[in-house]
Amino acid sequence: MKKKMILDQVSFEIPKGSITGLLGPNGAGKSSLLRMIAGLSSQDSGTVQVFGQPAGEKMLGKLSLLPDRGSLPGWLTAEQWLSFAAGIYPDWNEQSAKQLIERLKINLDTSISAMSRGEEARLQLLTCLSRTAPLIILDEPFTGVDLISREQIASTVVAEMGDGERTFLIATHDIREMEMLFDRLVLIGDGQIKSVEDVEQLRQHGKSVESCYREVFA
Ligand SMILES: Nc1ncnc2c1ncn2[C@@H]1O[C@H](COP(=O)(O)OP(=O)(O)OP(=O)(O)O)[C@@H](O)[C@H]1O
Repeated sequence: MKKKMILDQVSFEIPKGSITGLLGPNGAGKSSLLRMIAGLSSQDSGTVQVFGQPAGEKMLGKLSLLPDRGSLPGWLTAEQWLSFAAGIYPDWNEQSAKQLIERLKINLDTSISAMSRGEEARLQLLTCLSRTAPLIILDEPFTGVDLISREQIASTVVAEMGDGERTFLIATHDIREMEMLFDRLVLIGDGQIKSVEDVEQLRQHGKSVESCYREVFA
């Protein structure tokens, strides 16, 4: 069977402590790229490094991934799931988890199968952020999430950035909600990097994240 090229000539760096938006149309290769960075799939050529080390199994403890289309075990309640997660992640921080339960308004007694898409998305984010891993990769954290919850998620990301120790890489189509959060953009289309932008510099040139996106992809 003929192989399809999904990513080609992709080269960029993510500064430590930044919030980088990975933006691009459907099928651009965002999820494929994030899976490679997370070490869940491998490339035929080239290198992916996470904190200066090759991406892969050994780096899994350094990053926390919210996958697209991920699903949590529906037969557990949120409380049971969080207790399980606390046991499987060595870097689980119980205090962060408690704060995020409040902030993201998680109902601990609800069974996951009875949660709406948005409620499950918030629980997924909580799971991801309750770890102390320095790199957080969020693949479309807003899918099916209502406006207020999107704002809650965005402000949670900002709160998590407080000490500048964490680095976020976020693939999203919800550019408006995230406009004020990103300090760097990686624009990807047809499996290739179209542009890498410093958001501060964009603003100095009178541009917004949205206008930059339109310029590159319209
Ligand atoms: N498991 C797979 N097998 C074969 N092709 C795949 C697979 N997963 C993705 N692709 C292809 O790779 C390309 C990039 O897909 P990817 O999911 O990375 O895009 P994306 O930018 O995340 O898109 P979206 O915004 O729609 O989520 C698409 O053409 C898709 O058809």
